[in-house]
Amino acid sequence: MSLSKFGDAASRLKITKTGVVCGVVGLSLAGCLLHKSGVDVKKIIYQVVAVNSKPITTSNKSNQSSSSLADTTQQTQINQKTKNINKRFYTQLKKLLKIVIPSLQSKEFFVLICHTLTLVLRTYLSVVVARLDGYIVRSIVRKDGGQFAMSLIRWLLIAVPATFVNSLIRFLERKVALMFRTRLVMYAYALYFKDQTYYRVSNLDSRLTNVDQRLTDDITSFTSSLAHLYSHLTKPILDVVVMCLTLYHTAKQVGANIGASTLLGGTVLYATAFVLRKISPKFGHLVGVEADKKGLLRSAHSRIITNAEEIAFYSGHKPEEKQLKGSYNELLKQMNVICWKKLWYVQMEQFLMKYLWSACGLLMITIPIINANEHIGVKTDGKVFSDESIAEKEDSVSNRTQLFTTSRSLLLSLADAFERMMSSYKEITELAGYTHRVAYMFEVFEDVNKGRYVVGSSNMPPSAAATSMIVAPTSQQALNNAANKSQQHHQQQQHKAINKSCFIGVDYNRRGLILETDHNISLEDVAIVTPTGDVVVRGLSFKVLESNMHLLITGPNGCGKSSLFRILSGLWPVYEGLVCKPPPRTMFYIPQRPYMTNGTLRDQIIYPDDVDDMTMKAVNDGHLANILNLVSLSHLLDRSDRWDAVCDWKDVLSGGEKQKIGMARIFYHKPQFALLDECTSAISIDVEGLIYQAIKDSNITLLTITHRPSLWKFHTDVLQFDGMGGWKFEKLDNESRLTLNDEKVKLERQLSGIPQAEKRLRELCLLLGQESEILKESENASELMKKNNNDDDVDDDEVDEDDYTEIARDSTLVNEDDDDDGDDDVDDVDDI
Ligand SMILES: Nc1ncnc2c1ncn2[C@@H]1O[C@H](COP(=O)(O)OP(=O)(O)OP(=O)(O)O)[C@@H](O)[C@H]1O
Repeated sequence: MSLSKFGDAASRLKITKTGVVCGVVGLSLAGCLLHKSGVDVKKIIYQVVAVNSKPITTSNKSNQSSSSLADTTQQTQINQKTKNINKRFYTQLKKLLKIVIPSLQSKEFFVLICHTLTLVLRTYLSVVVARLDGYIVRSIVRKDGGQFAMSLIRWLLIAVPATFVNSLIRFLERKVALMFRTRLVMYAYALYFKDQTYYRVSNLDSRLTNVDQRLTDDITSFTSSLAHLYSHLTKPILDVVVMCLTLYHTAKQVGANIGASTLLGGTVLYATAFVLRKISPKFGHLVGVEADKKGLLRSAHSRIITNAEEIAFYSGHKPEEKQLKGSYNELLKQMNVICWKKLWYVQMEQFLMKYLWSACGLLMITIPIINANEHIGVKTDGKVFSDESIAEKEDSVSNRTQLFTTSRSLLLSLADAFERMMSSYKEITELAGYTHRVAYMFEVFEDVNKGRYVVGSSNMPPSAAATSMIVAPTSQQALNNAANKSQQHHQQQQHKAINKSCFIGVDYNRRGLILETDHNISLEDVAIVTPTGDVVVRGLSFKVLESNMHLLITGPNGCGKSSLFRILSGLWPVYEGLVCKPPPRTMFYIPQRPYMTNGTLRDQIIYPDDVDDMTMKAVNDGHLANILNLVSLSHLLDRSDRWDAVCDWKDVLSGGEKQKIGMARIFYHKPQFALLDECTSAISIDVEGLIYQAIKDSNITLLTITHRPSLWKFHTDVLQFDGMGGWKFEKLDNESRLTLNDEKVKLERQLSGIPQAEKRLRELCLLLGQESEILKESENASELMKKNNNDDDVDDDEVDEDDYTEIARDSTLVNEDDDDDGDDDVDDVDDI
């Protein structure tokens, strides 16, 4: 249908410029009427946003049980923020719209314009069909077979473009949604993979849980909702304008008084809007919570898939099934709530919009017809003629019937348009829910990108989370030494200051310094601070030279060895001190848990490179075969498909084989520094030794975290953490260290039976009713130690209440670390 035809039709319908102005004025009046009657559109949107701007309840990974408390806190904060929340929705939507329609020249905008034109065309066709209705009925009443046949043919002819336009509207709506989605997804991925945001957002920041849900389902729901709402609002608005004008024109031509009809229509419209507003459930909030519960269910599923083997070994299907059912039931409960709320709401909506409006529509049509001049008619060209020009009075009945039918069709379309506009309220609330979820995700990504993290409850806003952080430094070295207590106290105060400023939104990266050097790694007074604010080690200083220096890093579990690597790799921020390191490409990190990517055997070795990178580096499959040989994995090439075999390598390879693949990556990438984090624990000691020697022969500097004494000989220096915040950096004298280790193991073996012997002695004393001098001595000694410790604590005037908490915590950690020491020692014995 061309635009000129549309213009013709408009002139036939007498839609003149004045008409359009009248229409706009009419609509404005209707808006005023709605406004005056209390249906404050702005307020509705504000309320919608208020409900939906609430950060969706997300249970913290480590804090799921406290979700109800968190909910309450969150709700309070939301209520407090409600006043300013209106702007937020607009800002968020504006920001997202700028992403999905980047410019007026973009293809998204072009498709949107096509979509709008199709909607205009559809409205025009509705008017044409309504008029045809009238002709058909008129010809039936007149018993005019010829006119009836002509009208029927025109009806069938109009059906072809009408159905195509209907289908095109749906097609374009989907197309718009898809294009918006693509834009948002690309934008989200770019942010997600910038500067390791994917790691930081889930490890250093606690605002977003189930990021996958937001990146997939929420973006899809937002874009579908936006595209749907656009067509659901544009078409009814067009319909209302055109139908109102047409009806107004017809009524005027027949000389009917339209005042009563307008008043009736306006009142019914107001009553409907008022009632629906009062009874409408908070759909935005409801869909937000539903999306969150879907996310939890999805993450429960993926956890089971990831850990299927471990769960199967433990026969852990019962608790897993219980958890899965729990997540599903939560989702079910939420969906049921929505279903029930919709049941009553939709019933009321249908009653008001279908039946009440139909009744009102009949009245509106009948009143002008009854009030009109006695004899009215419509010529075959569609023009209404007046009483004075009537030649054949017998036509009057058929004319009235035609007028009634046309008006009724138009009014039905008008009612339908109003119905859709009003039901869009529900869709706007839903859109607001998704807008918040998607925009909030981007906000967090951007924050994390700038190094701004929020830890603690995910339900708290940044500043609240910051001030509610529990500051618990774990440096315990000085606590064990009474002489250093005041110094310790001073240090703890410093830690508190560090931790507090770290989480009040300050870009803490700027407090520590990172410098890029050409060679060598050096740290000066660096603090290792966990994402939760615990200071694991302070004042760490050492230097690893590129040539002929290989550093062994050792210490009990949880002392900060891997964290040091996280800082060197740039995953954790440097909160204090100076870190000098060469560019990232010169350092290659192999983690404790081997990671296998999707793809071929070749892809596993060259990861994260792809085949193009490999070709550029002039590496071929022959080189890769040599590498496999170095790590004793040549047998993998004997299997079918050799290099191009694609399978799920994480399941196909054994634990040791996966670790060997990890080591093979070192030989492929040939970095300056290899950061190895206990990545050979499943490899036999002889092969492990060969691999380490080969790395050294390739002039790669080793930084190795290991508990195995068998690896000491490959290193020249040792960085030893004591698990209490202390550390020691010195030359590694392999011979004397091994001798000391042998002695330690021997003593451990000798002392391991003593606690049991003491226990048995006590039982014997009880049985015989005798005392033992040795037992007495050991009890006295332990009491004396206890007393000394208590005195030390009481004497220290400077220790305030906070410090008691810290001391208690620290002493717990001392005990734990002692245990850890024991465990490590046993590990060492096994390894030897
Ligand atoms: N993402 C995190 N959030 C909060 N605390 C963390 C995080 N990762 C590690 N920690 C804490 O930091 C401390 C040091 O952890 P790290 O992984 O460096 O230990 P490690 O010395 O490598 O131990 P292991 O020998 O067991 O691997 C531990 O107390 C640990 O609980």
